[in-house]
Amino acid sequence: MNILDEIAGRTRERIQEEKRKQSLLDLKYRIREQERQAPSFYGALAAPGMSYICELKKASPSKGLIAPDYPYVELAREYEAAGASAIFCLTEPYYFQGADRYLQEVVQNVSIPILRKDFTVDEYMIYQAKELGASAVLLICAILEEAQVREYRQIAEELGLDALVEAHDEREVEMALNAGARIVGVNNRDLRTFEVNMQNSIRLRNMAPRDVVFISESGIKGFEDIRVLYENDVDAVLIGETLMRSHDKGEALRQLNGGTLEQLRLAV
Ligand SMILES: O=C(O)c1ccccc1NCC(=O)[C@H](O)[C@H](O)COP(=O)(O)O
Repeated sequence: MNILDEIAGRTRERIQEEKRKQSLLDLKYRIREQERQAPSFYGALAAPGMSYICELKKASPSKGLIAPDYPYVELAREYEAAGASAIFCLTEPYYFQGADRYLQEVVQNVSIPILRKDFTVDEYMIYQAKELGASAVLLICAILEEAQVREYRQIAEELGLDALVEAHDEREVEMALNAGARIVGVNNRDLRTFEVNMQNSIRLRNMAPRDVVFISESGIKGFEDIRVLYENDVDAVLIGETLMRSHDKGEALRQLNGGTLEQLRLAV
């Protein structure tokens, strides 16, 4: 069994436990009382130029513990001040040491959109994301059927959330587009082997029409990576480890952007 299937299986068990504490019906009822409308994830990334999505990630299966101290609210504020367009916040607890409360607190402390980064395997998780205040959810093609991607995307959109559909190869990009994705993320990391290849998102870029927001994910380390992705019409980049390991997030983002805050549109 590969790591993705293992995480998906563990997530199904976790969600069954959570449903025993609060049923889907109760969750839906609570959401109806919610007044706050989260900022648009799609809107934040659709602006011209390169958008930066910064990840809040304490640990990962491929890298182990990345951030022993994990002041997630402070980090989110630093990302926002440095010009990030959006944030990915890990909530998966067993493999990434994430938590729902991290997302809940971050949402209350920044105004840019936050995606709940978890391994969506049940519609329940989309209602949870809404309750937590997220702007978007992640749908990973490798652990879902095309019909599920379509159904979960529709549920998310009915709740006013965006769905980022993540793919790794031609078949999965096709699946994402068939399922009606408006936001496609291509992971440069093969989640079965952890091998990273930046050419992966460049190679698949032209499969998606221009009105689909196209994100390159994983393994982005410096300006040269960003420049090549930008020249190949990538709309946004997702950066995790490089930023999590840097001491000055503003300076790290400036360096990624080529030493300036203007070129490539990293907003101040
Ligand atoms: O990175 C892993 O170990 C991993 C394992 C299983 C599922 C997902 C995994 N990572 C998620 C990601 O792809 C990255 O967190 C994200 O794209 C950012 O990557 P990076 O900038 O390289 O930290």
